[in-house]
Amino acid sequence: MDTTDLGHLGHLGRRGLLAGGAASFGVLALDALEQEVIAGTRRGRLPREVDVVVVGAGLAGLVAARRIKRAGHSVLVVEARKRVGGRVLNHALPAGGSVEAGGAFVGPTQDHIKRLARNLGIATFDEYVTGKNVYLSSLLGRLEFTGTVPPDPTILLDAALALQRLNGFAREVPVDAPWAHPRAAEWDAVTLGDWLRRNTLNSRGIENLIRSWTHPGFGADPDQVSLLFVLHYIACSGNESTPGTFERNSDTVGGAQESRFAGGSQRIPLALAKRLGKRVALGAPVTRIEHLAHGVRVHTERGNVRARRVIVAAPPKQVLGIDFAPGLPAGRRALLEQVQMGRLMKCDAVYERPFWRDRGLTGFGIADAGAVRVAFDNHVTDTDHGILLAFVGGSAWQQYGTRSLAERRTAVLEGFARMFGEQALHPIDYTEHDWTLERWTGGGPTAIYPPGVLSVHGRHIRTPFRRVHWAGTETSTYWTGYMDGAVRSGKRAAREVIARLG
Ligand SMILES: Cc1cc2nc3c(=O)[nH]c(=O)nc-3n(C[C@H](O)[C@H](O)[C@H](O)COP(=O)(O)OP(=O)(O)OC[C@H]3O[C@@H](n4cnc5c(N)ncnc54)[C@H](O)[C@@H]3O)c2cc1C
Repeated sequence: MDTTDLGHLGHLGRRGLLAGGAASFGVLALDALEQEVIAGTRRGRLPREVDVVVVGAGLAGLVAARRIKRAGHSVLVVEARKRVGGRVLNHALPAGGSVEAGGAFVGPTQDHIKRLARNLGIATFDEYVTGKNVYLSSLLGRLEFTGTVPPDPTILLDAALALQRLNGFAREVPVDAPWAHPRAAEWDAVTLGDWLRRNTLNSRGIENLIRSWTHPGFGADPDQVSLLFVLHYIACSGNESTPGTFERNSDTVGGAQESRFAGGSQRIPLALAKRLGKRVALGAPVTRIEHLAHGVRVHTERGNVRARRVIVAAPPKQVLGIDFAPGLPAGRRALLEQVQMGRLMKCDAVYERPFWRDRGLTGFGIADAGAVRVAFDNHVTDTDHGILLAFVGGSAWQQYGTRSLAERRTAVLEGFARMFGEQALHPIDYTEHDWTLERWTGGGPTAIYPPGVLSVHGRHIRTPFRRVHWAGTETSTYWTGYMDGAVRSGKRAAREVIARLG
């Protein structure tokens, strides 16, 4: 287990849980599976030569490797961490069961991740949606509501019109080439925040509301993301037969938060890695990728491997840490330098029971202030305990992510209490995971584009560089930023490589 991955698990790491005797079956099952997978990976020297090296054992890299193996080629996945899964990570709870510290929710049109899970024998279960949602407004106080948009008369009309227009623009944006849209430069010159201020009456109210979408979705505020990037993101929230919409991206029922994987999403990369066995090498950060006369040499901290082709499936900013010889083309380098990673942490409070359900509440809430701008019922299938999840992202992360754990825990529990009642102040466990502290991810949930990057440099996102191909959710044309996008990108990169290997 890589101890660098355990620093953010609230008051106890996984080892601590086991050593402290608090191990429930859930903890042991998860830990045992992960240990089994790690034990099955490559030990000792790396092979001298393979057909393809894949950099990164997240979903994208593992899916690509599986395809290459199935096509009859030799493959080695080299992963910096001492675990697999990247941004997909389970966190075992002392009270039993495990929650996802990273990618978790799936929904309609995310066909690739769902099919993969089904083939691996991993079921989905639905998010709890019975009852009413809660809206906390600095102006109106606490409101209970059903549906997506809270019944706030100061923003309702604005919100409806703005979403209609954003959906309309997004429908025109080509998912594989947003930079090619005739208005790409215009839309990329402004942020989502700029656009909202120019196009709504109560822009402050709308901006506050839309933060409950941009914080979990981008780990950012409306002023940090280009309008073109947001339109592309909405366009990508669909599939080849179903155009993307804001609602499919943001909703629970019928949207990207509709369901989760039984036992936690990390079971998917673990199952993939188990099948790849010694074709995965952990603790092997790639430091240099060198083109040779007839191939590529990949330098890792565990030794060097020659390959005919390489797939780099690391998050965009992490690619900058690899020394390419010859150097990356200027356009690609500019792209990687100018995108940013979002800032996001997930905070979970565990309760004896999901007490909010007794009051007819779903556990979903949004607020225009405080640490909890958006909350979900985060129940799991292997325990009856109630779990509330807060996404603390963007400016909320800046305000609360930098405080002490104790201060943040108090702020998060108070946020839950304002939404769901005083009982929220007394959890039996509290855990959190800050992705900005992750050495090999650098933030989350995805890379974000400030103005002026996507229209100018976006075209380099998937273009192979000699014998190097690119995967990772950020390179996907549908559900970019999501687990589905990661799976899609792994398949696409594998196709590119297999076609060239002959
Ligand atoms: C807090 C959070 C919440 C999220 N929620 C959702 C959600 O509900 N639904 C959803 O679909 N998605 C969600 N996501 C996004 C989803 O997790 C990602 O889109 C997806 O997991 C990305 O997979 P990937 O393989 O492209 O990249 P990663 O998972 O980042 O994998 C890249 C791998 O490359 C490795 N690496 C990096 N540099 C090097 C190097 N130099 N050498 C070797 N290896 C290297 C990394 O260690 C990592 O294992 C969330 C993400 C976060 C962080």
